[in-house]
Amino acid sequence: MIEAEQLTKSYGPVHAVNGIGLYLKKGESVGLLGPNGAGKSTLIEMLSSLSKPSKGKIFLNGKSIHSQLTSFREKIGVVPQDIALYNELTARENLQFFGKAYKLKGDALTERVNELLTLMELDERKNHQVKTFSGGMKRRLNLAVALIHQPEFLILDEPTVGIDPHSRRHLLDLIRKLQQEEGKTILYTSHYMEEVEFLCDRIYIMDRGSIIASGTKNEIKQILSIERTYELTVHIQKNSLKEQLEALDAVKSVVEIESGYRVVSYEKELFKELLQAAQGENVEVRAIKVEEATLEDVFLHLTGRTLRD
Ligand SMILES: Nc1ncnc2c1ncn2[C@@H]1O[C@H](COP(=O)(O)OP(=O)(O)OP(=O)(O)O)[C@@H](O)[C@H]1O
Repeated sequence: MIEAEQLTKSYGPVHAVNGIGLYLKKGESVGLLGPNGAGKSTLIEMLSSLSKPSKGKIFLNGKSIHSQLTSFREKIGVVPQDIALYNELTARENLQFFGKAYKLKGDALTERVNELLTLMELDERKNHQVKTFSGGMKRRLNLAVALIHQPEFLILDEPTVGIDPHSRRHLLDLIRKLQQEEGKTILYTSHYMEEVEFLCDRIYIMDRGSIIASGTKNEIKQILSIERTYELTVHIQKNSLKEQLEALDAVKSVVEIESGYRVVSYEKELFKELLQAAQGENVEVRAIKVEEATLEDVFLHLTGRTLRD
């Protein structure tokens, strides 16, 4: 288990990370979500021991990581935001190079390199120079490099930046496999809500150097559970119906949409009232859709800004 207490990193007067506490339990997949400049990379640099906190402590199984740096570094693999590969070398040569840096050699090195090339589905291109690779292939090789020494913890800093949706999905599937089939503990940083929703059991939301919310996906969505959005599709739109809907006690707002209304309510069960209001106006209801809150909604609710501001 990795735990951080009161982590702070200051650059002069700027607190890039400001008093953060978090933990990572063995085998779980945790998301760190925040907009550009929130402090995610700074936090990750400290958690992966690449930079020292200005204040605060990081523990591995109850002991400060700075008192056991070598063994800590053997247990973590970091996928940096920028691709760190040698373009002139082939995929296999890159993995061999990084493997040697971890003192792997001989058959053990060859075996590990082959295993990773297969796992990352790079077998067919293993003897090609990295400079000929697509963005998605480079990202997969970057991930393989972080795994060369069989780390227990895998820390990923926005690993899907700059790749197309298909390659992104492929990479996300591979990361999920690493957690579910190989039992890796994962800290996944992103400003893409859908990636974190797909991969992570637990989430920290970060903004301006601080954690502004944390919990399981459901716990975080509970922040908005008092609000529900209903989409009402009707055969005809009438101003009088809109007024009726607005007049309902639990209704916060009604907006006209293409073939109906979007109704935001404090009530969890508004179906009956919506149908009655429509019936009263002789309007046929074709469909009612209830929208669940997304993590994007949660962020907007907490900060008043969208994630990609
Ligand atoms: N070496 C540095 N010197 C001065 N300020 C820095 C330094 N590194 C980061 N910062 C500042 O700290 C804040 C957090 O930056 P950081 O890169 O950690 O954010 P981020 O959440 O990772 O953003 P992104 O999603 O764009 O990578 C920013 O305001 C940034 O300008």
